[in-house]
Amino acid sequence: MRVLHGVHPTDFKHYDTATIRERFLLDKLIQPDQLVSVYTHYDRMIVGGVHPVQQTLTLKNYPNLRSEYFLERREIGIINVGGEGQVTVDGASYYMQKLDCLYVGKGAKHVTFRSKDVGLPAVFFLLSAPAHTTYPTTLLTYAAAAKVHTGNSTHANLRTIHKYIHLDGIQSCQLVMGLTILHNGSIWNTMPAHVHDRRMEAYFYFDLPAEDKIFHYMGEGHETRHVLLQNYEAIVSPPWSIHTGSATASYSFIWGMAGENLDYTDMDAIRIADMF
Ligand SMILES: O=C(O)C(=O)C[C@H](O)C(=O)CO
Ligand SMILES: [Zn+2]
Repeated sequence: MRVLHGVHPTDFKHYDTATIRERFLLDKLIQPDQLVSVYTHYDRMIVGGVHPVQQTLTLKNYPNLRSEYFLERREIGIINVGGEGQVTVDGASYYMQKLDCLYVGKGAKHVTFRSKDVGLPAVFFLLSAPAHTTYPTTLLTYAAAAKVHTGNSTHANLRTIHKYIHLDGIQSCQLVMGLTILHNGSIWNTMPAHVHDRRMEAYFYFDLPAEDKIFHYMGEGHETRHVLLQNYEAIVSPPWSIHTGSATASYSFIWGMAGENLDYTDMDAIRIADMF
C-alpha cells in the first residue's frame, strides 16, 4: 500500500508542481478489477477506490496495519459513484445505487464488492479511519441524505451538499463524509475557502467529463497553489490547507474528514480579500 507522509506548511512553499502532485495527489485510484488503497499520515486516514468489473473484490488486510483484519481497529465509509453495486459485510448484502453510502463499523471481518452489470460497473470510493468502538453498519441512500442548497449563480457556485456520515447522520467514531453536486453551469466549490485545523480532509472528484480538468487550490490562505486533477482523482488536504476548486465544467465530489470532532460546521473561513 502506498504511504503518504505529512508535509509542513513552511516546506510546502518551496514545492514545484511535480512535488506537490507527489505529496498530495491520489491518482490511479480507480482501476478495473482492483482495490487500490493509500495510507495517509493525516489522521491515519486510508483513501481507496474499488472498481469491480468482472470480479468480486475483497477488502484485504495490509501488513503495515499490524492487525488481524482490515477493520479490526478501523471503520470505513463507502460511496458508490458508478453503476449499481453490491457490498457484503460478514454475509449480509447491501445493494448500492449511484450516490448511496454504506458505513461499516469496527470489527467486520469480511467485506466484498461486486457490480450488478458488467456494462455499467460500480465505482466505490472508500475512506477508513481508526476507530475505538463499533457503530452499526448502516446504508444511507442518496435520497435520504441531509441536503444543503448553497451558493448562487452570480458566483458560479450553485451546489447541493449531501451529508451522510456526520454528527446528526450515520454515527461514527471519527469519519465525516458526504458529497457535493454542482448545478449545471456552476464550477466553484467552497468559496470563501476554509481550513479546519482539527481535521484533515480528502476530496474525490467525479462526474467530470474526460476532456475537462479541475483546478484544485491548496496551501495556507496567504500562500495558495493549484493542482490539476481529472475525473476519479483524489487529493488530501492537511489541516493547515484550504481545499477548494474550480473546473472547466460542472462536476461532483466526495469530501471526507477525520480528526478531533464530527462537527461538519467546524471550519474557519478565509475572506476572499485575505487570500493570496
Ligand atoms: O461544496 C462545498 O463547499 C463542500 O462540499 C465543502 C466540504 O464539504 C468541506 O470542505 C467540508 O469541510
Ligand atoms: Zn473542509
